[in-house]
Amino acid sequence: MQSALIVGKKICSSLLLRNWVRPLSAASDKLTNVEVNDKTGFAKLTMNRPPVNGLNLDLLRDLHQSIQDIEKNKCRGLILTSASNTIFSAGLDIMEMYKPDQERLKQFWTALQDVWLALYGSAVPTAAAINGHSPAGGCLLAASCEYRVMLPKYTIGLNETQLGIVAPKWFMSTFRNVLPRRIAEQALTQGKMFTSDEALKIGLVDELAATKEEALLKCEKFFASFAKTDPIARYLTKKQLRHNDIKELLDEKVQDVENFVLFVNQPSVQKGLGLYLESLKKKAK
Ligand SMILES: CCCCCCCCCC/C=C\CC(=O)SCCNC(=O)CCNC(=O)[C@H](O)C(C)(C)COP(=O)(O)OP(=O)(O)OC[C@H]1O[C@@H](n2cnc3c(N)ncnc32)[C@H](O)[C@@H]1OP(=O)(O)O
Repeated sequence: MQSALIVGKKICSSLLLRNWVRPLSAASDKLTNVEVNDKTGFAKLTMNRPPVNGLNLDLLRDLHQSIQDIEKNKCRGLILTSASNTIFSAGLDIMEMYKPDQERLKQFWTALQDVWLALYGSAVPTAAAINGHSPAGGCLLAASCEYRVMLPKYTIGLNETQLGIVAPKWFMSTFRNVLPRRIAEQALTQGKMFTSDEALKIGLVDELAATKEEALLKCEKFFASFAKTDPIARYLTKKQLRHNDIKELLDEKVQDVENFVLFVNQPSVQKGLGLYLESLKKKAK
């Protein structure tokens, strides 16, 4: 595992502290970073895979581990954000799907399922400080949280149909959990990317913030709104509301991997992914 965990002393007993500290790798290797505010108990989970936080197998596994750690240590909130100044996450790393190793491809999709199950179903209150562009898989992560604060002048959305891809059911359920059904249907069928202002208007994000610091504060304010609620009652309510979406994936988890593998391996899909990668690289030149 390549994530680093920094824990405030006040909220963690030495036993917890021992549980939390995982071997630290060299700074340049860290893909996620968790910092816990010792006064509030809120955890900041930062994705750090330059240049665009492309969700590859390693980052997904790291995210999963970090979410589980935050959960186990009973933090009072999880804020997902990015170390980049302009990108929250570019979504799935297309390199994982282009000319893939078949075993790794399965592991990759399973890791994405596991991150979604952990984040969408988290007992800990969750929020995303969206400090950059957030297409596709990036949007999925943000939308899986309970609250979203976005910086201006970026874009967010599930753009799969624009890439010739059908988003899996659980991507769609996540959107439907956030957006009115008709807006979700339009956004998903059009593969629309929304500007920050548009995202606020339709309710895809809850607030805008001028800076990352302000976004983090607004996420913390959201967590503080639960100060007078019972944490168990809060969680059980969330769990029931999200139960069907989660059950649907759990019931079809293996089949979902098979569908994905079948889909990705189609020659037309491989051709499309190759062309898309090329267009991204040309753009970068
Ligand atoms: C019936 C059901 C069956 C089931 C079927 C399941 C099908 C699969 C479903 C899941 C599908 C999709 C989910 C996804 O997440 S796919 C990924 C979608 N993401 C995107 O389209 C975003 C693409 N990237 C961008 O738009 C831009 O890069 C950016 C994020 C806005 C950032 O712009 P920028 O100008 O700051 O940076 P840029 O120069 O473009 O990029 C820098 C380098 O990073 C490379 N890169 C960017 N995005 C990706 C990516 N997603 N994967 C891999 N690599 C990426 C880019 O090529 C540059 O590389 P280099 O420096 O030139 O080498």
